[in-house]
Amino acid sequence: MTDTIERATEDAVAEVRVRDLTVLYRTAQGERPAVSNASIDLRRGQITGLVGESGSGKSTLALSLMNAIPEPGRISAGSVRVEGVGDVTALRGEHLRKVRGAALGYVFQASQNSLNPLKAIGRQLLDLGRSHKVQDPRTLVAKARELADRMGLDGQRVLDSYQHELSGGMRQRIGIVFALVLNAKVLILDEPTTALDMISQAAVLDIVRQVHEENDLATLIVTHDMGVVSEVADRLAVMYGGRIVEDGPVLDLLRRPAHPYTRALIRATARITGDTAEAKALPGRPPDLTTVPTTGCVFRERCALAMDICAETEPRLTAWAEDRRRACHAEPAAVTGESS
Ligand SMILES: Nc1ncnc2c1ncn2[C@@H]1O[C@H](COP(=O)(O)OP(=O)(O)OP(=O)(O)O)[C@@H](O)[C@H]1O
Repeated sequence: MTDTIERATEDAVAEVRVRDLTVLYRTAQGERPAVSNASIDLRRGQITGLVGESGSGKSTLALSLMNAIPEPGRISAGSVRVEGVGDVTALRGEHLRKVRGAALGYVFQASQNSLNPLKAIGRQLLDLGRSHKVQDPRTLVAKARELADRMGLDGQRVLDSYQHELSGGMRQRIGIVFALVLNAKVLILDEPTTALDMISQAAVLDIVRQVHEENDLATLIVTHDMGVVSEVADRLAVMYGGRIVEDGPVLDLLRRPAHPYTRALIRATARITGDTAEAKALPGRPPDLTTVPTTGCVFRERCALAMDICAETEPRLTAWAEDRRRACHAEPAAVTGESS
């Protein structure tokens, strides 16, 4: 599996290499994996959209990239190698804190609530600069102002404001400004536009795309909204039950999804199918940590193509076409509908 990834990334530099990553959370039934054996690259110059229903492990994977899994969760296996930094899962304390922000810019889910209510935004920006030993705070402020302006905010006004003076959508955009302002090469955005209406979502993602291109970043956008991310991402990775079940270039993946879960997700997204009446909700519910199958394929209970082997053996994520991987026992053609 690892070989496949190495070959696929020859022409695009992998800024982040996640290998065989497993993350456990404690439940009443003992420790259970929220992410299981995940391997993925974030390539320089590319936006990767990480999609899947609620509880599929997207945020957990994103948090692992910063070694920020909350206690009593833990990374139990695997590595997250960041170019110029090394394995982030081995970092602790001050070293880890410096890497977060400077090498890895991130906006957490619900980041619109993560600002300090007692300090003006500009002060918080200066605190951020100080904690990362930024030599020239003026340039930092000017850059933040410019980014905020580009996101449709009045940059100066926002820097002078307190959190309670800003709407949820404004705070979300400030979160993105903070993630970008330290010039990190890796940008991780977890549901970056949930507090925004559709038009603002598109505008903010457009700016993210521009800044991403200007700085040749490796960007990960986590979202359950496949429609939104499909318009901005270069690649998609699909998660289900803690597994990456499929990934590949966005257009190819949308055109011929090769995992039954991806196919169902696309069918359920009117924005992609272009037809609200045609959009079919995916029947059943995604598993949680205690209900996810421990043997066989995690998707089999909702899968129209399930076979005997799917209850016995977990399919591995393997290459099946140029730059495409999938974890499914069915023949690719049985899923894509193409003749093999
Ligand atoms: N701190 C925690 N302790 C225990 N279980 C957790 C914790 N955080 C997440 N989980 C569980 O881990 C699984 C994966 O959660 P995660 O938040 O990574 O999924 P997600 O795909 O990001 O979902 P969402 O879109 O709802 O954020 C879920 O079953 C969730 O309930």
